[in-house]
Amino acid sequence: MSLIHPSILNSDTADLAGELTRISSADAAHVDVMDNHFVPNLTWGLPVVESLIRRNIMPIDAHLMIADPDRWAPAYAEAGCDSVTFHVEAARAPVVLAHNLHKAGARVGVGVRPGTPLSAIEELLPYMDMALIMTVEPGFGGQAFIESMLPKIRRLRALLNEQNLDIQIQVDGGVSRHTIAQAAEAGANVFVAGSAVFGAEDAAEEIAALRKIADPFCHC
Ligand SMILES: O=C(CO)[C@@H](O)[C@H](O)COP(=O)(O)O
Ligand SMILES: [Fe+2]
Repeated sequence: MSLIHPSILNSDTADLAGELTRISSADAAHVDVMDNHFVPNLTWGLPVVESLIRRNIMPIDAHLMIADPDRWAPAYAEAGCDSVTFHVEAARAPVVLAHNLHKAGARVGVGVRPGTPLSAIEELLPYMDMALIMTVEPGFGGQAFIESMLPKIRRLRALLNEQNLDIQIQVDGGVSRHTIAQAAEAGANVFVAGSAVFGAEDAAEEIAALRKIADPFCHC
């Protein structure tokens, strides 16, 4: 089954617990942590994430767009995030970091910006549970899906097949009813959708619709 992770970035952030309840039929809530250094935007940090975890509504998929994840990311795993994704462009010792995140009980993802080549993460893949291909420049919700990322997703899927690695491919940015089929066909199986889900009248219906479009292509 394709996994749908709605991003709460463009939700009603004054009522995050209520917004998680709206999307609780999804597989996890994608929580974008931005520090105004790695990206030119600021969201929330550990206290907000901890408080969402305490509500125990659904698994939390933390997407850390922060500088120095080697220092800050383990606390998100210790807090109980289901998965913690850091960016390869920001990490100093990604394999050690992955080990520390696993030790703290989280699944681990490594993300790449649109301009970062796959070669930057190729050697890290055996240590990961998920690779995140950004399909927008990280920092903001509501941007258009960058179609030129499709060959990158396809190459990553081929690489995983060649190396017999069973890790997830997450796509994030501009995922909607109009773009999810292409991403799924190229090889992605975890889909982050922010504005598509929170901009819909019925979030649960949108989640179901996205799943239904992606499932026939599923690399599950
Ligand atoms: O990480 C990010 C942006 O940096 C994403 O998670 C976006 O928040 C997804 O939002 P949409 O593009 O689906 O509106
Ligand atoms: Fe994200």
